[in-house]
Amino acid sequence: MGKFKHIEDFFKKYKWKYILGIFVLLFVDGLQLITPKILGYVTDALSAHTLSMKEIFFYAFLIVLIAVFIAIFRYLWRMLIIGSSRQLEFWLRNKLFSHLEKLSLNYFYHNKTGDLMAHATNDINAVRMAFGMGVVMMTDAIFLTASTIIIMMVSIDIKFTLIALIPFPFVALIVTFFGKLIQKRFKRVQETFSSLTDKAQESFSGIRVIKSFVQEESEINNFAKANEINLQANMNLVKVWGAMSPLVIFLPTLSFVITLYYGGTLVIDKVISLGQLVSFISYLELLTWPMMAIGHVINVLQRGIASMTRINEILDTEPEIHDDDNTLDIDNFEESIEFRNLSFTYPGAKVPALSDINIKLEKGKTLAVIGKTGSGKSTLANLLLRLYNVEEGSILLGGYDINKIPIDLLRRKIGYVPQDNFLFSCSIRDNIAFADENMPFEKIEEAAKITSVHDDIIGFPNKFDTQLGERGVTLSGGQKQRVSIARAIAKNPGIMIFDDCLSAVDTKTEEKMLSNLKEVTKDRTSIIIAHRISTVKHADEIIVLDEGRIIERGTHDELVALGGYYSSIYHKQLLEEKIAGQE
Ligand SMILES: Nc1ncnc2c1ncn2[C@@H]1O[C@H](COP(=O)(O)OP(=O)(O)OP(=O)(O)O)[C@@H](O)[C@H]1O
Repeated sequence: MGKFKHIEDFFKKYKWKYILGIFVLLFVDGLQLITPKILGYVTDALSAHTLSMKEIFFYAFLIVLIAVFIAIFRYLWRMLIIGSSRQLEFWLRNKLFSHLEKLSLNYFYHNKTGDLMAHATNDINAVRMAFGMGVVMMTDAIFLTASTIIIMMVSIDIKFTLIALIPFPFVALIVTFFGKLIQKRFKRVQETFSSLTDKAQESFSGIRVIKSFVQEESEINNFAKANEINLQANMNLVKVWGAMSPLVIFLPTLSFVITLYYGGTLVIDKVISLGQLVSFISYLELLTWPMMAIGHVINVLQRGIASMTRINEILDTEPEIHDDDNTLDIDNFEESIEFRNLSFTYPGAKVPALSDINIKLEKGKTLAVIGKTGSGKSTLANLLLRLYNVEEGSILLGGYDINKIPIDLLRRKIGYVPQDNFLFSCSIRDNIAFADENMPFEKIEEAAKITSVHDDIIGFPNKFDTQLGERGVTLSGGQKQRVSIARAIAKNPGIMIFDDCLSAVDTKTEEKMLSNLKEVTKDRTSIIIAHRISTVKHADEIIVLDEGRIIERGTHDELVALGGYYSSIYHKQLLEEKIAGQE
């Protein structure tokens, strides 16, 4: 039962619903077995002319009554069994999502979003099917098949039953075989459809590039190709469905032919009565569904187990970064930062992203990091946020080893402005108040004023309630950066990390923001990662990174005087500014 360990808790809660559901289902199966008996009795009584009109009405009423009971109890088992399987789907989806949310960043670099979405849809659906219709089909396949055949043998004729049922096992075999094939082709349809939607989505998000490169025609052709592949996959599916359905209907017809021929002779020879023949035909009809169920149930259960195994793999993955026995029992630390002999190589990478980094940053001071792209600047931020574990050397915060600081405490104390300025598809207000949904509006407004985005927001018709994202307003790169900075500031953190977050604003806005930010960073320990000298020149210490190593360090004046890398980009940027000023 190891495969179901993650859903044990669910079954503890829902087992009585399942047990009751199966009882109701068995009751319905039992009721279904009565009607053929009545039909047989009525036929015999009619041929013997022993039935009064009143009795005919009574039996007709009885058949209707049984049908009504079957309908009511069918509704009941559907609610109990299929309803529980829907609850399982809901429960498992929540469990999977909350587990994924807790996994480390590295997990998401190594697993494609599309695959994770497939687990959340296809695999969960397959598990639901196994514990919904799978349970129903298994119960019917066993009970309805066995009880119907036994009744046919006992109350009609053993040999007749055995002969008439010869085509039936083939129904089960065909459904098993075609079911597997259908599953395979259905999967292919899903895959081709998902690449079709991916293609469309990419074309729409990349519409600027497509238009500027005049590539509409080629995009249309590519889409048509993907659409053609999807059509082929659908046609292949239609073919197997098309072959299976007539076969499944044809085989029971053979049984009816045998029944008519062999049963007819038995009636003529008076071995069985006409009524028994009528009952027999009704029982045969009843058997078609459980025979198909035998075929389906194997596939449904196999798929359910395979999907459960894939879901288990995710649920068994432990977050790489978590609090453990070494975690200190502290609820605060002083905002000083020290990188001590720190080296770091990303999992799976060959060259280190950082080597031998030594920096001491006192509380309230500002460190600026500058360097070529890929020199390791963002890696410093990733390690400070403990998105990766520090393994070589150490990072000390307030004197505590970062690996021993409770992760929640650490991240709560850091205001981080990421390089990509990711914003959520909700209102600007909710984006800025992301750290605390009960944040007072004054704080949200103040953060927007500090980052000079307040006037832009007020200019939108819905102001702070302006919706961002696909169906909302699209902010400019600079506006996005400023909202993202406001989000970090509104959190009121002790440490601030700005990862290249002023690159998309013009120098004038930058100047204004820097003077505002000076207020914000005055009492906070800050790390500013940037490419522009104008962003970093007021920092208490500036380091220049190259291939993960500190190659220059000092204040702006010291570094300009040094005449190295920093000084060369300073002069280059000065020249650029001059040229821009003359234009
Ligand atoms: N998740 C990762 N897995 C493996 N290697 C990575 C990962 N992230 C970054 N790297 C590599 O680590 C090195 C440092 O990257 P980092 O993002 O710190 O550079 P950066 O200085 O911030 O660059 P930029 O200015 O372009 O943002 C680069 O060689 C990069 O390719």
